[in-house]
Amino acid sequence: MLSVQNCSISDASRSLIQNMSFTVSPGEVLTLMGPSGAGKSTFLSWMIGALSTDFRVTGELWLNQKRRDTLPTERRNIGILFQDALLFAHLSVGQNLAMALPAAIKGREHRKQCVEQALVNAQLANFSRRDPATLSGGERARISVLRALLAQPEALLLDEPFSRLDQTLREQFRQFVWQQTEQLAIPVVLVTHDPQDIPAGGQVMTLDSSHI
Ligand SMILES: Nc1ncnc2c1ncn2[C@@H]1O[C@H](COP(=O)(O)OP(=O)(O)OP(=O)(O)O)[C@@H](O)[C@H]1O
Repeated sequence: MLSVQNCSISDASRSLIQNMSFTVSPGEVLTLMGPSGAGKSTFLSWMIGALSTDFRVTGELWLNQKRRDTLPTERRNIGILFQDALLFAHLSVGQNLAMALPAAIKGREHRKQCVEQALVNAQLANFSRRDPATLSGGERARISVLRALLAQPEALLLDEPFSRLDQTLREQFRQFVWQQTEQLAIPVVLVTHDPQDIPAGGQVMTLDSSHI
């Protein structure tokens, strides 16, 4: 369960987020909408602990009964995906994925097996040795989701991950992401401008834009 309680964010001159609270259950998606500049990405940055100290923040972030906003980024265990699916160009797809595995998964062979299994489950078997430069946009997007999930995050944040894909790929990719996050039963927060990205049955919140 992911819960934000009374979050307010402001910069030197104005208030961006005012007293926002919500709860997202495992496997559920909360979609955050609002005009450009409303503060959607700023809010996600706060959630992962990457917000510039120029902002003033109050509020609490809880995940699976543990408070996270007081922890450093690397201990929050929250995954994030951006618009651009960036993979390391000098590493194979398999190596890109293996990097994300938690250190607790020991042994080269065991780690390799975890990656192979994730690729098989995602219907991407045989992609392990591929050079990222040879992937299509849709394949790259799917690999980047797998990489985020192999890190075993307890929640996933998505900052407009679908927006660079064409309409057909976009629909397939959405289905892929919801299938993966439902399977792992993790709460998801999605930022998007496109109402078509909202999954059936999910919550929707729209940011107040009075400061823009
Ligand atoms: N590092 C920063 N320092 C100061 N101001 C910032 C910083 N990052 C963003 N802002 C400002 O905060 C406001 C909110 O930006 P943010 O990127 O969160 O909006 P958004 O809702 O995600 O917009 P978009 O839909 O265009 O991505 C904007 O006015 C932006 O200029």
